[in-house]
Amino acid sequence: MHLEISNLHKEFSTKKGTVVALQDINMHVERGEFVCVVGASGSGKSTLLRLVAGLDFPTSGEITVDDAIVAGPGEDRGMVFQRYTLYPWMTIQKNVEFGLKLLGISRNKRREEASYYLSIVGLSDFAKSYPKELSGGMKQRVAIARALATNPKILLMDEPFGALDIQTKENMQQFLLEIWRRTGCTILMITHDVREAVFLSQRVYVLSARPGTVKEEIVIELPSDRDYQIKRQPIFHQQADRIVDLLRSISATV
Ligand SMILES: Nc1ncnc2c1ncn2[C@@H]1O[C@H](COP(=O)(O)OP(=O)(O)OP(=O)(O)O)[C@@H](O)[C@H]1O
Repeated sequence: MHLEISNLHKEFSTKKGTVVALQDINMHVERGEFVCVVGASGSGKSTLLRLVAGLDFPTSGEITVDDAIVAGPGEDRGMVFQRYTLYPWMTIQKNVEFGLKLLGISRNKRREEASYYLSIVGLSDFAKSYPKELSGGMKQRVAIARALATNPKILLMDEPFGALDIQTKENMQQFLLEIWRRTGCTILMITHDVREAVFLSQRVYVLSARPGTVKEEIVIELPSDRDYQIKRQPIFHQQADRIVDLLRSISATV
């Protein structure tokens, strides 16, 4: 898997004129990597992810997944949004099976795959429950299972833990890191939470705002088998502070 974003430019026409949301963005994500994009509000993070997902189109520039140009949504990219997007009228099992059904996968295979991914996210006992019976963190675990079940080349996550309380959020970060290690999946995630980005990823792209451009690409120098204890280590704080300082210096110049 190789995701390449080249010279990406995105403008929106509004009543007040043209808004340049993204300008000259160049990024890449390699197979098995966990990459985060951080930036202040309005730096174009959601726009960027929507473009990679194929939910919107660039004004100019190109996005490719394994050399194929992104021209719309596709099964090669799985999405997890901040807002819970489960179908309330379907059981958890059926929610996870849904994407597989769209792909024309047989009923038995669907059941098998959905059960496997529900076990991976620790929710086998809730297969017959409905979304309203689950907590916010559990719903996001189902959303992750649903996205993984279709075996995408890359998982695109838009502030997936943004609506959760701090404790649940920390648990979910640890959980996601374990899933990433266990499944070897590739993840591109956007967040405005610098500590979250440092904890989870191997590389971080820092975006500046108005227009959104890549200010810096930072390699996170933490062991890949890190767990939440690392958040207490000076090395963790050094890396997070570096990004916070960078964001501060960017916001001081706009
Ligand atoms: N559909 C749209 N029409 C017009 N302007 C838009 C549209 N979508 C985004 N924008 C503008 O593009 C810029 C980037 O927005 P975007 O939502 O991608 O930023 P963000 O970094 O995700 O922000 P936040 O962290 O607040 O969600 C903003 O100035 C926003 O107003």
